[in-house]
Amino acid sequence: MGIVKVLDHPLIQHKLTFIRDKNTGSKEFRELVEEVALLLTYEITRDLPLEDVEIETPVCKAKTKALSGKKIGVIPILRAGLGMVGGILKLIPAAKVGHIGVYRDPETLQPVEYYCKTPTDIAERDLIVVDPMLATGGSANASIKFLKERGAQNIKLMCLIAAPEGIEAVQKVHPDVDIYVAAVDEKLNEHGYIVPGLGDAGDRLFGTK
Ligand SMILES: O=P(O)(O)OC[C@H]1O[C@H](OP(=O)(O)OP(=O)(O)O)[C@H](O)[C@@H]1O
Ligand SMILES: O=c1cc[nH]c(=O)[nH]1
Ligand SMILES: [Mg+2]
Repeated sequence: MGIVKVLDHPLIQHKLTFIRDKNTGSKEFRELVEEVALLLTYEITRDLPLEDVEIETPVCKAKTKALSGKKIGVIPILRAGLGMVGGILKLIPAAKVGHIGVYRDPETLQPVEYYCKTPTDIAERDLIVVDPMLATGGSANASIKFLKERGAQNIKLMCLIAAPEGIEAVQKVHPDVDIYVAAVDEKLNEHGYIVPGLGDAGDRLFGTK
């Protein structure tokens, strides 16, 4: 079974409070989502392999460490996942980005897939699927299935807020996927929204309704 890690660093919790606040406007919301994504990335990359390198400082030669070139792919689930990409790329600028378009039908809550463009070598990459919200888990499960059908071997899921139902759903269908979240909330409401959550992440990021 994949691990579930709640990354509740004080900075993350503080920023999440403002993200949740309905009085936070789109500009600040976008900035905060990007910042929290960056902080989550710091944790999710903790196991990246290093190699020994030799460099010369202004003082002397030194044996030190550098990333060993593990290939990474970042896969935002459109639209809301886009809000997290900038923060991740600040820390991992060499990552390739693939896009999966999935929206949740508001009536049935079932995922509807409409777009997919991923790097051709996803089988060789460590993939980080990103979406601020893990509600029923339908969108994440469909996206991960998509990636596996295209050869993906190693997938982590990174979200801001998850409902217990969403975590359970992903663990059931994709037990090999580790899940990283900033918070696990109480429940889903009758419309499938996370309670207390933050509302509709895509609408708040992009100013739609
Ligand atoms: O776990 P689920 O029940 O599938 O719900 C979560 C999904 O819902 C939201 O996307 P939405 O359908 O609002 O699309 P959008 O990002 O285009 O607004 C969110 O960004 C997730 O992708
Ligand atoms: O609370 C929720 C649930 C699904 N999608 C969102 O944007 N928010
Ligand atoms: Mg939305």
